[in-house]
Amino acid sequence: MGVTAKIAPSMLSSDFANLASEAERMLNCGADWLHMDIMDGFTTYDWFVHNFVQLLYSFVLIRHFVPNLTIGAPVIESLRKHSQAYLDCHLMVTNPLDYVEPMGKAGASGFTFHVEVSKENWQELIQIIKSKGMKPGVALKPGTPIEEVYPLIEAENPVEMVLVMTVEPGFGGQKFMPEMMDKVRTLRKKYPALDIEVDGGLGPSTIEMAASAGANCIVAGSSVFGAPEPAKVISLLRNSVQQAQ
Ligand SMILES: O=C(CO)[C@H](O)[C@H](O)COP(=O)(O)O
Ligand SMILES: [Fe+2]
Repeated sequence: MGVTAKIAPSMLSSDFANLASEAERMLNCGADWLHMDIMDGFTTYDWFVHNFVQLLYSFVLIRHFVPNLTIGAPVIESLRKHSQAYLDCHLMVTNPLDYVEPMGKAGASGFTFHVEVSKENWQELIQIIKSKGMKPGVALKPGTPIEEVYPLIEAENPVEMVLVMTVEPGFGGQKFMPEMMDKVRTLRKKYPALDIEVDGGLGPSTIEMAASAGANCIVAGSSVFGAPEPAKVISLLRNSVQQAQ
């Protein structure tokens, strides 16, 4: 297949009060990347506004992307002072363009934006992400058809990773959606050398499905942080990906 396994513990499940030591612990357990979930806080009010406006005008007015608030560039900057690790940043925000410059300055390594909120400006986004020294990726929610990311992979200036969400974005600890594996299979068949990341509900009981479908970048939060021996889970995830290849 020509792609390498990357195991990325999701720091959303870490003890945020001890982020630097949690990061170091994960790297010592064999993590390749650290997955950082950036969210912008979708309230019930926003949900009503969003759906009401969609219904009336059949265009999208999204004020916030997910119903949760996590971290932003200042926390990435703080962590960067303690770690040289690859920080795989997953931007669950409505206006990713506003975040590129601060995230680049803060020391993010990968910048993955959502296709659902970047239909108009993905070309500009990819170009600016690269100019700030980050690796551009695109993510898609469970309800978004896989065809929507093809133009971004086939562009002259393409994304370098596709993140297939296997839960609804917003929270760790949700149940893996096996039906998303069709998207992974389709992508892998079409793009043998592409980095394909899966995110949400990955762990020892679900990794075989993701690995055999062709995913090579594995985000795992609760299954790694909740394990008595995280190193064993990380190694199991990696072995599954390598064996599937
Ligand atoms: O993007 C995310 C949530 O929106 C997280 O990365 C994801 O949920 C990881 O946590 P877990 O492995 O516990 O499902
Ligand atoms: Fe994520």
